[in-house]
Amino acid sequence: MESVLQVDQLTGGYSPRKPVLHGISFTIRPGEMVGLIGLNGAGKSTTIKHILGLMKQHKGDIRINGVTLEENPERYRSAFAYVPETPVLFDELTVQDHMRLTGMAYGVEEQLYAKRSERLLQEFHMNAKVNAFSGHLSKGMKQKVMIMNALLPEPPLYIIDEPFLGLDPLGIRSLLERLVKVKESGAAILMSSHILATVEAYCDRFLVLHRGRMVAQGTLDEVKGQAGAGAKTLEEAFYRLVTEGDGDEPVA
Ligand SMILES: Nc1ncnc2c1ncn2[C@@H]1O[C@H](COP(=O)(O)OP(=O)(O)OP(=O)(O)O)[C@@H](O)[C@H]1O
Repeated sequence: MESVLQVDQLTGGYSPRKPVLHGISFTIRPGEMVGLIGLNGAGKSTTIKHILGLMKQHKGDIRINGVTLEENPERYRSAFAYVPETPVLFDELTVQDHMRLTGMAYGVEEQLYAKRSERLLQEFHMNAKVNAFSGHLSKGMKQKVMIMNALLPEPPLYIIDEPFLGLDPLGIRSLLERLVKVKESGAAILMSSHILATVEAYCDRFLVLHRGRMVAQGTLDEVKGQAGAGAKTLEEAFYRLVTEGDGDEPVA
C-alpha cells in the first residue's frame, strides 16, 4: 500500500555544521498509528518540525501522499493536521472562532462543519466553553481546542506531539478513543510521547530515536527483537536500546 508519510534518509537540524538528525528513514501507511519515542533531546520534535516544513533538511526527502513540500506545497500542507506539545491559540478568539477558522482553512463544507464540530465539542466535553475566549481556558482545555481543530478537517495524516500533557483522564480517554476511530477510518497517525505504556497499547509500530539516529523500528515484537533477548515490554526494550553501549545512565 502507498505510504501517507515517507521520510527517507533525513539529515537535519538547526545548523548545517551540526546536524541533530542523522539519516533517519521511516514510512507510515494509511490506517497505522506509529509511536515516535526517545529520550529528552533525542530529536523527536526536530523530526516533526522537518515533516511540518518548518525547517529545511540538509539531506534526504520527505513525502506526504507522494509529494514533497517543494513539489506541491498546497497538497503537502492540506494533507496533515498537527497538534503541538504546547497549545498555540489566539487569546481573543473563542473556541468556536478557532474551529470556524480551521474549517475555512481546510475548506470543510458548512453541513459537514456543523456535524463534526458538534460531535467534537460533545466528545471532548467542551460544549459549555464554545463561546469562551481561549485566553480564559484552562491549560487542558486549550489542548483540547488544539486537538478538536486537528480532528475537524479529517486529513489523511495526523502529527501529534506529546498529546496527553495537561489532559485530564476523561480527555485522554476521549482522545485515544477518537484516534482509534480515525485510524480505523484509514488515516495515518504519527504520535510522539513519553507515556510508553499508552504508546505500547495503542500504536501499531514504533520508531525509537536515540541521539538523532533511528536505533530500532517496527512492531512491538520487532522492536523487542532489536533490543535483545528478554525484553518483555516496550519500556524494557526502550531502556535497553537507549542505554546500550553507554556503560552508564542514559544521557540525551
Ligand atoms: N531551536 C533550537 N536551536 C538549536 N538546537 C535545538 C533547538 N531545539 C532543539 N535543539 C536541539 O536539538 C536536539 C533535539 O531536540 P528535540 O527538541 O528534537 O528533542 P526531543 O526528542 O523532542 O526532546 P523532548 O522529549 O525533550 O521534547 C537537542 O540537542 C536540542 O538541544
